[in-house]
This record gives sequence, structure tokens and C-alpha cells, in this order.
Amino acid sequence: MATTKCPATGMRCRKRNQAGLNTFGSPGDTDMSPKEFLTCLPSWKALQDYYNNCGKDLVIKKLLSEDQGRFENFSLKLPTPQDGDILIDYSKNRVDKQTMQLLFNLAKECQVEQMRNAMFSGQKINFTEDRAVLHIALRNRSNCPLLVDGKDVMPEVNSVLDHMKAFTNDVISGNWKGYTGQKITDVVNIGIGGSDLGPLMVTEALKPYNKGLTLHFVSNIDGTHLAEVLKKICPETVLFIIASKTFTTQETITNATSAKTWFLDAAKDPSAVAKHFVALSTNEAKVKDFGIDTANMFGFWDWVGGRYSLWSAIGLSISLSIGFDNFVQLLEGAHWMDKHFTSAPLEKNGPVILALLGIWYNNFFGAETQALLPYDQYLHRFAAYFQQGDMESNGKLSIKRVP
Ligand SMILES: O=P(O)(O)OC[C@H]1O[C@](O)(CO)[C@@H](O)[C@@H]1O
Repeated sequence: MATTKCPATGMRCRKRNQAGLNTFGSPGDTDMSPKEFLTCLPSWKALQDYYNNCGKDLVIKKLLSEDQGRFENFSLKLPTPQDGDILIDYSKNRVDKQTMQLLFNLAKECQVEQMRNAMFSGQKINFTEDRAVLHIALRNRSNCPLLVDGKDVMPEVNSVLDHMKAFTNDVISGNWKGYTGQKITDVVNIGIGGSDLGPLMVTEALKPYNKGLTLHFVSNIDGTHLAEVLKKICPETVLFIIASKTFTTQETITNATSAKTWFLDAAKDPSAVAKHFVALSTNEAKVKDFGIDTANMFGFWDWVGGRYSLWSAIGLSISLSIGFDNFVQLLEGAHWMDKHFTSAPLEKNGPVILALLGIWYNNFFGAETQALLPYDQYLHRFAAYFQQGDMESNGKLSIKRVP
């Protein structure tokens, strides 16, 4: 069987060929570096030529004054079922019609649509770890079967959601009591990376929907992060969520252990841990070792990437903050966007257009900085969340600058 190098990693990509995906449309073996591989594509060369000839001189102010219909031509309105339109206005970018056409040609030559369909059908497109990339199953509100290794993952997804619902309702209503019989008032999520930033960003963004519990997030290995939170809470009324896909991450386990010591100093009785500690993880054995009752464990699966895990049990802190019904609405919104992504043609596809603009700026303008400037104070954590996704996708932390 022919192997190809993956342009993203340079690794030989037998797995991807086995999945019937011919990497980036390239037949057979190649010894090219990933960058060479990509830059040899005719669509890439056409973009480079266009950039050299006129793309580099595009000026937004001039583009706007020369084309009265620029806003209409370079924007998308995506009508949501209940919440009005999402407007994606990309008219204030250094692109013209020709640039966009060449970018769409690149996407087609790189088989973006085929790769997207492979991802949505549970194929193991994460060939370096031999895993499916299926966070979309977590928000698959249509509930249509999604198969990984021939097995429908939806029953397990729904069963964890049921567990999250029952638990959320119990804690918010006060049915769930602490070791002295008091209701929970504070929730501390201990995690890092995707097990922290996604829930932190969403609970901040959706603060107006908060149902009454106070949420805290601890991620830093510097003990003062936890110490400052411990000053604000009481062992009798706190719930610790230990959020870790692997349950081996040093920062998280260190902070979780300190939290447990602090708690037991007050409670004295190890059986009280069950009332105040829950785990979100894929690693049942490690959760048990830590001393958390697996009845209080909310599971997920290896096909959930850390940076996409807020849609999984890792979103329990979100559910506790805004209530389970609102958490489901969040899943519905993401599912709606997934449907748009899978059905809209590339030229009218919001996520595809935004990604292509990134490719244009990053590679042709050499822009190293991308600024996210949310006006809305509730979105103030968004940049950190986005940066983690960006860092992990690129395998490096990129501080970027748009010229
Ligand atoms: O959830 P875990 O296993 O503790 O990992 C935390 C984070 O560390 C990473 O593995 C690397 O940053 C992320 O992917 C993940 O979100």
C-alpha cells in the first residue's frame, strides 16, 4: 500500500490511506517536507503568484471605496432557528474576489470536504494517535448513529448526559448535601488546558444565566491560585470537580491532592470525600486510585480532543453554573453550526471562510499575530481559550501580528 507524508506532521500516513483518504490529493509516496508538499500544489502556487502580483498591495480602505457592494459580497448571514442571524462580515480584510476564489480552489485541492466528511463519519483522521476526532458526537442533538470501530457512540454519550442532568439538578436544587447536611454553594473546577479554559470561557460568557452557584477555576501549579480560592470557600458547602482526561496531568493532580488534604483537615472523615469530590475523566482506574467513588465519575472517550472537551463531561461546571437545560441549548447551538459546516458549499461556509483567511494572512503575509478583540466583557476569556486551540493545533504557541 502506498504511503504519503502528512503535510501537517511530516509523518508517513499509511493510516490515512487505509481510511481511503489520499492525503491532500497527493498520490503515492513522497519525500517532500510538509511545507514543500503543500507549496507544490497548483492552487498554492496560484495563490502565491496572485499575492506577489497584487495581493500584497490590497488596501482595505481602497477595496471598500471601489466596491459599493463589498459588504454584501464579503459577508454571510446565517439565520439561526430562534436567535436571529449570525453575521460574518469579512469585508474588512485584505482580500478581493480573486483571492477568495483561489483560496476556495486550495480548499478543494486539499480535499477539505472529504476530510470533513471523514471526520463526521468517525474515521480515524487523527492518524498519529489512531483515533477518531468526534467531539461533534457530544452535541449530536439529532441523535443519528455515529460509529467508531463499528459501534454507535450515541448511547454512551446520552447516558453521560443523563448522569450530568441528574447531578446538576440535585446540586442546584440543594438535594445534594455536603457532609454536614448543608447544600452546595461553591464549585471549584480543578483542571488545566482544555479541562479548564473551555468551561472557564463559557461560564464567564454565560454568566447572566447563572443559577446561583459560585464557580471557581484553579489551573496554575503555583499553589497561590488554589490558596486564594480556598480563602473564599467553606469545606462544608464546596464541590470540587477534578477535570482531567488522562487523570495524570501533574498540575491538576497536585492541586487536587492539596484540595483533598485541605478538605480532610476539616471533615476528618475520608467517607465525606464522596459528597464533595467528583471526577471528569476517561481514566477510571486513576480516578479510583485518587479516592473518588466512580459513581461520581463522569466519563468521556479518547476521541474527544482536550481543546474540544467543553462539550463533554468536562462541561459539568458549565451545566452546574447555567443549569442543564441551558447546557443542552449550548449543545444545540453547536450542533446547528456543525450542520451548517457540513452542508454549506465552501463559498458560503462560515468556518471554512474564517479558516481560509487565517491561511492567507499566516502564510502569504507572514502574519504571526492574530488578535481577538471581543467588545463584550462576558467574552473576555475567549482569547485564552482560542489561543490554546491554536497552540495545540499548530503544535506551538504562536504570538502573531497582522501587519
Ligand atoms: O485533561 P488532561 O488530561 O488533564 O490534560 C489537560 C490538557 O493538557 C493537554 O494534554 C496539553 O496541553 C491538553 O490537550 C489538555 O487539555
